[in-house]
Amino acid sequence: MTTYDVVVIGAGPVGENLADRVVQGGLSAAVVERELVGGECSYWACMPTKALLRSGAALRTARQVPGAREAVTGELDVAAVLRRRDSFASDWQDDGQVSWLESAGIPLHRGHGRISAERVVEVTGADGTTTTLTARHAVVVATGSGALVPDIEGLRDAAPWTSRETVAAKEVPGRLAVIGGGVVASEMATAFSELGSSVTMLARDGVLHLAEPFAGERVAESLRDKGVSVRIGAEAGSVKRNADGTVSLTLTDGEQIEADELLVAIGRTPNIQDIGLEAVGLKPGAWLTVDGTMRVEGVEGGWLYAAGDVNRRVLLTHQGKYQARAAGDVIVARAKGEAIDDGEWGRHAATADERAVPQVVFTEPEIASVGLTAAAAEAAGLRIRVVDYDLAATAGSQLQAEGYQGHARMVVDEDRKVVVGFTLAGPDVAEMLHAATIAVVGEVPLDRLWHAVPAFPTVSEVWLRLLEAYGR
Ligand SMILES: Cc1cc2nc3c(=O)[nH]c(=O)nc-3n(C[C@H](O)[C@H](O)[C@H](O)COP(=O)(O)OP(=O)(O)OC[C@H]3O[C@@H](n4cnc5c(N)ncnc54)[C@H](O)[C@@H]3O)c2cc1C
Ligand SMILES: NC(=O)c1ccc[n+]([C@@H]2O[C@H](COP(=O)([O-])OP(=O)(O)OC[C@H]3O[C@@H](n4cnc5c(N)ncnc54)[C@H](O)[C@@H]3O)[C@@H](O)[C@H]2O)c1
Repeated sequence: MTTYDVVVIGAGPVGENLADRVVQGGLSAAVVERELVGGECSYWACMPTKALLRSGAALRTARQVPGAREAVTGELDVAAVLRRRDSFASDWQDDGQVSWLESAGIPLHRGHGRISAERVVEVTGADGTTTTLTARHAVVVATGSGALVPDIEGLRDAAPWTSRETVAAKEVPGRLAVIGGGVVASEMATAFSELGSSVTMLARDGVLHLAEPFAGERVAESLRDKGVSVRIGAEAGSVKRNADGTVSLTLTDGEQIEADELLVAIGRTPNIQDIGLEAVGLKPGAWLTVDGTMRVEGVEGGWLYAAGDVNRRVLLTHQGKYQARAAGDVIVARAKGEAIDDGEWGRHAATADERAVPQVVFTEPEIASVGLTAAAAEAAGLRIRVVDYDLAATAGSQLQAEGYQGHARMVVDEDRKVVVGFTLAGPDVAEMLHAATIAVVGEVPLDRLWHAVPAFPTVSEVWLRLLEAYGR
């Protein structure tokens, strides 16, 4: 039996950060990891996907600038792109992150973690041996999520690719079919079409349908320009893996599609199988529901927390790490009997999860957004005004690239005169997002925003243009 103040199950970005916060707060914490320290984000998600996408984006940028364009005469070097991806996935070795854990004073227990009783976690190693860990104060579930595979006839037997196999692909398939129209589907259709696949995308509900409509429309248009067959409204009815290894899809309208590989990207499911939820009276199979301080609801004694993807608040690394900071701090505060600051925007609450989630989708164009879309703001009952501006009309964008195309939308809460949502579509707009995040989180009054002068000649001048369009 080994005892720590806090035991964290799952050493993805969220579990690592949470344990670190607890140790920084003066308590002891250990992490349990059954696969690679660093989790999905480091090896099969954020980092390798962005590595797959970056070379194509850099090439496009160079081709849009006379002078640079002439210097770029070849095509993408696919092998070099895959090698760069491998290095960003640390060749699927976690030594670097294990060293970091050691330097941060966080013991690692390798194996599958399962809650066996109140504040007790059993770790089963690859060799079948079991270690029992006891937590004096809290157990945290930070086990993340896995790809959801829907009940489509023949799909499971056809062994489709999920994001994992796609992101780690050793070769680029000649024909790639994609089920889904969300973030993974859009990014991977962009990457693989640029790497040479002939891609068919079955976007049942549209492309990026939860974003501002102009975002999905622009991404769909650029995918079509790359030769992707974007099929909005199309749905797979059945799937078959053929003897020659190819895949046949039959759509619900009877149409046949042939592909060499099939990616299923229709969302996520929580990693909560066999983690002992029933031992503490929770229903197995469901996402974990937490209160404002990430404490799992319905558990007597308040010792169980859940942070990151597994609580379904926001399935993004940066928001999960933000939850980890709040939860780590609140666990320490409760252990020390200190005051809890869990009101709106308090130290122990992850308020931004509800009001100001930034996200960048690394497609062409990049889609960078924070806060509410116009539709979501209206659905929330806000009285809003939407202000749009063409990014290509700024001097900065004209300098940046020939034929620059982009768009910005600001959603203003008319009752409070603050920005509640902001979306940008355009090349390299990712790096412009944080200004919008600060405006939304800070609830900066529009009158004051007039004093935040964007430098000339940058694309950020769109802020001034949006304010001018809104009127003073
Ligand atoms: C293709 C793709 C691209 C993405 N790109 C981005 C992006 O660009 N930016 C962004 O912000 N987000 C991105 N995301 C989302 C991001 O990957 C997740 O939000 C993030 O990884 C969640 O972190 P986590 O620590 O909660 O879970 P995970 O990263 O899933 O880590 C959980 C860890 O827990 C371990 N584990 C699970 N069960 C047990 C158990 N019982 N015992 C022991 N260990 C266990 C797992 O092995 C894993 O290491 C992407 C997701 C996908 C699928
Ligand atoms: N750049 C980033 O920030 C980034 C990149 C990739 C993934 N992620 C995160 O990872 C998570 C998972 O991404 P995802 O793309 O799998 O999910 P998603 O929720 O973004 O998109 C799922 C898509 O599948 C469609 N869909 C759902 N059920 C379907 C069905 N039965 N048949 C056909 N289509 C169906 C939905 O309409 C939606 O378009 C997301 O929450 C996302 O935030 C983030």
